[in-house]
Amino acid sequence: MKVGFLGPKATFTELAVKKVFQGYELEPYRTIPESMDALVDKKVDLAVVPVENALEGSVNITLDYLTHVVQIPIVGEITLPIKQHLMVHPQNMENWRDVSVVYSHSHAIAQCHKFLHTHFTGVPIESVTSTAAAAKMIMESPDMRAAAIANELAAKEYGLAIVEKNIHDFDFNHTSFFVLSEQNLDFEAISGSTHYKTTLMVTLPSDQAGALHQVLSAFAWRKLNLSKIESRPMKTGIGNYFFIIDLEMKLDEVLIPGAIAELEALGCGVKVLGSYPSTIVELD
Ligand SMILES: O=C(O)C(=O)C[C@]1(C(=O)O)C=C[C@@H](O)C=C1
Repeated sequence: MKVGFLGPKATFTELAVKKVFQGYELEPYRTIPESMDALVDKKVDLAVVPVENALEGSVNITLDYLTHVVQIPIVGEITLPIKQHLMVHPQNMENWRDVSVVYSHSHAIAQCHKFLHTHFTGVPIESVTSTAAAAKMIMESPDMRAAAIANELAAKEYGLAIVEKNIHDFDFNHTSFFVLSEQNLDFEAISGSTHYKTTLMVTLPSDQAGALHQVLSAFAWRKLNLSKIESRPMKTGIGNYFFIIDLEMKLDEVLIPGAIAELEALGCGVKVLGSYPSTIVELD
């Protein structure tokens, strides 16, 4: 079995993959959409993609690609603690405070806003395809006098020196990753988790007063626990949004199908994006 993920080596996504998929063949891709395309093109059996961070919220490209471009079921979720470190090429270790640019993934940059604002006022902060891509770039160009925000594994992998540890602005920094697959993967057996979530995509009938209230009531009176409701643009016009709703349970035969039938009777469109075990892993 081959797992596609956001590369290069030593991204947070690879850390999440390695925690759960031991002994699988790993295939890094340059971007999140490229990882998902590889799955559609059957170059890999699974793709693991970041979906939500506790400090910065949803990874929009993942949600948008999954709802607008590809049709792949979510078969699992992995949540990983995230520790961001500032690193430089060893030759710039002494004068790291004078770097002329800081590179990282946009989500990692967002998780360290306070730190960057305080210590690198006026210094350009550039976003690249992943934290590990930033680390690799700095290893390849020592004369650039740049720093990267990435994880400890990336510092080791690319021979960089960590000069400030744990620079994320809030202690509780976790990111969740979706496991996507067309195959009937038994993620419960692989992860050992029996905690299930079901993710729905819901579009509302246009111009109907109180439609969202009615949607929520369909879940509320059945005592279905929602852990997330997120709106994303339909990309058809200003003010046109659909909703992504997470339910804290496995797709059953009565309650969730009943709620879906009620929503459809209201004129909503409903698609089940997946019903899957969700696991939390620890760093070594
Ligand atoms: O750049 C990486 O290392 C990634 O795996 C991507 C990503 C993300 O998209 O949120 C994953 C976890 C962290 O929140 C920061 C970056």
